Amino acid sequence: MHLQKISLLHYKNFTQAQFDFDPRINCFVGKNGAGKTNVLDAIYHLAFGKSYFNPVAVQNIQHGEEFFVVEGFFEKSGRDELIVCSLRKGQKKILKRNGKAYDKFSEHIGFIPLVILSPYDRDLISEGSETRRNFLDSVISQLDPAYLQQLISYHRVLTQRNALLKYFAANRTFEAETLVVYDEQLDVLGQPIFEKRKQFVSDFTPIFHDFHQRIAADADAVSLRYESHLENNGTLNLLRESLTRDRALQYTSTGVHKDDLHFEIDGHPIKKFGSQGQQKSYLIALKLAQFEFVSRQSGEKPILLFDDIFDKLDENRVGKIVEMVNQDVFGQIFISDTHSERTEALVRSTGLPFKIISLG
Ligand SMILES: Nc1ncnc2c1ncn2[C@@H]1O[C@H](COP(=O)(O)OP(=O)(O)OP(=O)(O)O)[C@@H](O)[C@H]1O
Repeated sequence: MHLQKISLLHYKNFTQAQFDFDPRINCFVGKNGAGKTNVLDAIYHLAFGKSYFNPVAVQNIQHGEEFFVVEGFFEKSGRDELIVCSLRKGQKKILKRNGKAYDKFSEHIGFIPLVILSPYDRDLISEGSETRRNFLDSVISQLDPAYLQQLISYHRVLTQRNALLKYFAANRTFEAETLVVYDEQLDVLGQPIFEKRKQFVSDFTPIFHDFHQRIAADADAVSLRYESHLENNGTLNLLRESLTRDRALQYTSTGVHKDDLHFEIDGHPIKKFGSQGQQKSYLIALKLAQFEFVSRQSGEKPILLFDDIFDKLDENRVGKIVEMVNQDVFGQIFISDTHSERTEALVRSTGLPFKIISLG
C-alpha cells in the first residue's frame, strides 16, 4: 500500500497544490512555516479523517475560504483507491472512499494504516493520562473496528451518566434505578475495553523493548505499565463503591476512562527521571513499535510520517533509522525537515529511491 499523489484545495496555507510521491521515501524540505507539517497532516486526514495537530476542524480551512478538500490516490492490494476528506464551514466533515461517503468515519479507521512521529509526541510524556489513553486507543482501533465501536458507545453512556449526576445535583433529587441502567451498560462496555487494552500492552511490550534496544545507545530498563481500576474489580462494583463520591463530584470518577499507561525507566516515571535523550529514545521506540505492531497484525506496512525528523534524531539515532530502512523494516516514508542538504544526505545513504519536494 502506498500513497501515489495528493491534492490539496484551500487546506491551511495551500490554496491549490498537488504532489506526486515515490512509493518508498519522500521528503518535504523548506523553511519554517513553509507548510511541511501541513502536508503530513493532510496525509493524516486521509487515514483518520481528522488532524493530528489541530482538533478544531474548521481551522484547517485556509484563512478567508469556506472549505477544504484533500484527495489522496492510493495503491492498495493492487487496486487504486481514492480517499477524499472535505469540510465546508457550518457543515459536517465528509470522508469518501471511491466516491462513496462513509456513514461513520470509524468504518474507515485501519483501511489506511499510518503511524506518525512528531515533536508533539512529547505530549505523551508531559501531558495527562488522556493523551496516553488516546495512543492506546488509536493503535488498537486501527486493528480492531469492534473496539472502536465499544469505545464510542462507552463514552456515549458515560456522557449520559455524567449528565444525570449533574441533573440530580441541580434538582436535589436522586433515582438509583435510573442510574443503574447506565451502570449496567458501562459494565458491559467497559469490560472488553479493559481486556483488549491489557492484552494489547502485553503483546506490544516485547516489540517496544526490541525497538528500544535498537534505538537507544545505552540499554536502559524501560517499561510500559497499564493501570486500570478494573484490574481487581468489575465496573458495576466500582460504580457502586464510588456512588457517594460521584454524586458529590457530579461525574463518574471510576472506570476504563480513567486508565493510564505509565512510561517508566528503571521503574520510575520517565517524565520525572528520564533525560531528554532517554525520553526521545523512549518515544521513537514507542512509535516504531506501533509501526511494527500494526504491520504484523494488519499484514500491511503502515505509511510512516516523520515530522521534523531531526527534532528527534541525533547522528547516532539517524544511523539506527537508516539501518532499519536498509533492512526493509519500513514501507512508504514521508519526512519533513528544514535543511535540504542534510535530508538529501540522509536518504541518499539508504540507497533507495527517493523524492525531495521543496516547499516555500
Ligand atoms: N487555516 C490556515 N490558513 C492559512 N494558513 C495557515 C492555516 N493554518 C496554518 N497556516 C499556516 O501554515 C504555516 C505553518 O505550516 P507548517 O506547520 O506546515 O510549517 P512547517 O513547514 O512544518 O514549519 P516548521 O518547520 O516550523 O515546523 C504557517 O505559516 C501558518 O500561518
